Amino acid sequence: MEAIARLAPAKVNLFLHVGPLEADGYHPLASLVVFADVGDRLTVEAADGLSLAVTGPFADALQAEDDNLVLKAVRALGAAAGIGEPGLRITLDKQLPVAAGLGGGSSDAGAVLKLARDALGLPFDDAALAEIAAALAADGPMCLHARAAWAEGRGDVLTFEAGLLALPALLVNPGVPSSTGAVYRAFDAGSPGEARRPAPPSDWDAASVIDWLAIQRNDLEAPAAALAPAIGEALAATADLPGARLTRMSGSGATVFALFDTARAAEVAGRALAALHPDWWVRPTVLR
Ligand SMILES: C[C@@](CO)(OP(=O)(O)O)[C@H](O)COP(=O)(O)OP(=O)(O)OC[C@H]1O[C@@H](n2ccc(N)nc2=O)[C@H](O)[C@@H]1O
Ligand SMILES: Nc1ncnc2c1ncn2[C@@H]1O[C@H](COP(=O)(O)OP(=O)(O)O)[C@@H](O)[C@H]1O
Repeated sequence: MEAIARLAPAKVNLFLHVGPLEADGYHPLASLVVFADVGDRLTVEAADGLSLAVTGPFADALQAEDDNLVLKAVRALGAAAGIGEPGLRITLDKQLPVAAGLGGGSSDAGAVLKLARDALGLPFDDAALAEIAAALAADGPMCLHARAAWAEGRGDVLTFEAGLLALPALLVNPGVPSSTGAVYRAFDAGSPGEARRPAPPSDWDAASVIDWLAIQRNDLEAPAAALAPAIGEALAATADLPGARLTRMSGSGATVFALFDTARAAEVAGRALAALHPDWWVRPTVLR
């Protein structure tokens, strides 16, 4: 069998409204999630045993191989299919920063579940794979589907959104990891509001979406920035870029994004920011 490959795209929360901690240890949330055209790259081919090789600029940021969500996902698929540990040689080209609010680990898991299904010829549709992904992380199902969606519940109750048009954007990570658990605990120390899904924008053209997003928020932005001041620096530097129409943190950080009117404006701004902050991860992209 030939090796097969997939992009594991970065996830961005255009807004993130978080409610108070519930008895199950999770927070209810309301979010509109979209996906970038940048991400990790997963490659899979049939082999005698199961193996994972990690390459790329952020390979060193990942700890023990056995903790990798890629292996956890493939083992869970093998168990669900009743075939034991699948024989697959997997390569993860880690292009996304780790613990960055981009859902990288869950997106890797989603991509490898689809690749392993196809390589092994297993009769699982995406909904069945999403159930496996849900057991790995709250954002597992959204990253498995990797399509624009309203997310509610713990982030696992999805309503796909077909109206959204492509949004030119810049992704900026200031090089500090942000622990999701620690950010939610810092959020708990404040006074939580409500995780309410807002009425959608009057129109899905970029200008209406940006105006509507300006009155939404990411409730994890302040607690995350209190833990990692570099997030505030990234927000300020990105908001200062010519053409940046809206700047916000994604997920539990530390990555922030800015929306632009055109892909060209995002690219020009990205070059300017990379020159000012050569140690930051800066990527122009299109969110959809
Ligand atoms: C903040 C978000 C927004 O999309 O994205 P990321 O920053 O991770 O990309 C998600 O809620 C992150 O979900 P995910 O990263 O899957 O979380 P998990 O691994 O399942 O949980 C890590 C920890 O985060 C907390 N957690 C997670 C989800 C949620 N709705 N409420 C929570 O309180 C719990 O303390 C949990 O133990
Ligand atoms: N393939 C993977 N890619 C990224 N992180 C992974 C992976 N496997 C396990 N992890 C662990 O998952 C945690 C969350 O990482 P990540 O998914 O990048 O961030 P976030 O949840 O902020 O979007 C990290 O602590 C990391 O060690």
